[in-house]
Amino acid sequence: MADGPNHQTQPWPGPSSRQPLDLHSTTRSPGEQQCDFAGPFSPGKRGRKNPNQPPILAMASRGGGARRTRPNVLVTGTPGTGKTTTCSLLADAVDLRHINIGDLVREKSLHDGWDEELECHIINEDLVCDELEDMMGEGGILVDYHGCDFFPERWFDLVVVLQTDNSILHDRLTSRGYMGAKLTNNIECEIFQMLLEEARESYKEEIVMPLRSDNVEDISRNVGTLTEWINNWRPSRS
Ligand SMILES: Nc1ncnc2c1ncn2[C@@H]1O[C@H](COP(=O)(O)OP(=O)(O)OP(=O)(O)O)[C@@H](O)[C@H]1O
Repeated sequence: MADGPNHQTQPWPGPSSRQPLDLHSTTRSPGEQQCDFAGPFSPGKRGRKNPNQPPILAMASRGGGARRTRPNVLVTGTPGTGKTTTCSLLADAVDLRHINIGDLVREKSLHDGWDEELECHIINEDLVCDELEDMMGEGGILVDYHGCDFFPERWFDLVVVLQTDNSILHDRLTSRGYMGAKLTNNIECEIFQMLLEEARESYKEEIVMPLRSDNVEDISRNVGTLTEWINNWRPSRS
C-alpha cells in the first residue's frame, strides 16, 4: 500500500473539472470534494501528503534515500508538454529507468475500467503505487505522468514540471486529435498552472523544478540541465 492519503474511489466529476484528461483518476482522500484539480476553481485544495505529520517526521522521510544510490525523478505537466519526449531522451543520457504511468496502467490493467464519455482509463492510484513501491525504493526511476499528488512524497528527489505556451500547446493537442471539453480542460489546466500548483502543494518547494518546453531547443536544454542534476546527485546521509 502507498503511504499517501487514504484513497477511496469516487465518481469522476465530469468534464467541468480541470484535470488533464488522458488517464483520469477516481481515487481521492476521504472528505475531499469530487474535483480532480486543486486550483482557482476547485472547491477544495489538496494539501501536502500527510498534512498532520509532524515536521520532524516529514524531514526524516525526505529523500527517502537511505537505500537509494540513484535518485528518483518525477516529470509531470499537462498532456503535450513533452514529458515522454524529455524522459526518453533523459533515460538514454543517464542511468535511469523511464516509467510512463499511462503505459504501465494499460499494460498491467491498473485501472477501474474505461470511461466511454471521456475516452480514457480510470486509473487506480492504489494499484499504481503498489506496483511501483519496490522499484522506487531501489531508486534510479524516472516517472512520467500528468499528475503528481498521489505518489508518496518520499519517493522523489526531484519533481520537474514542464510548461508550454498556451497557443503552442493548443496546436500540439489539436494535432493529436484533442477537441471539445478535453482540449479546453487541458489548455485551462496549463493556463492556470495546475500541475505546478499541485507539485508545490504535494512536495517540498525546493525539489520542484519548473522548466519551459516550448520548442526543441528547450527540450535539449532541459535534458542537459537534468542530466547534470542527476549526475551530481548524492544520497542523503540521514
Ligand atoms: N518542447 C517541445 N518542442 C517541440 N515539440 C514538442 C515539445 N514537447 C513535446 N513536443 C511534441 O508534442 C507531442 C507530445 O509530446 P509528448 O508525448 O512528449 O508529451 P507528453 O507531455 O508526454 O504528453 P502525454 O501526457 O499525453 O503523454 C509530440 O509530438 C512531441 O514531439
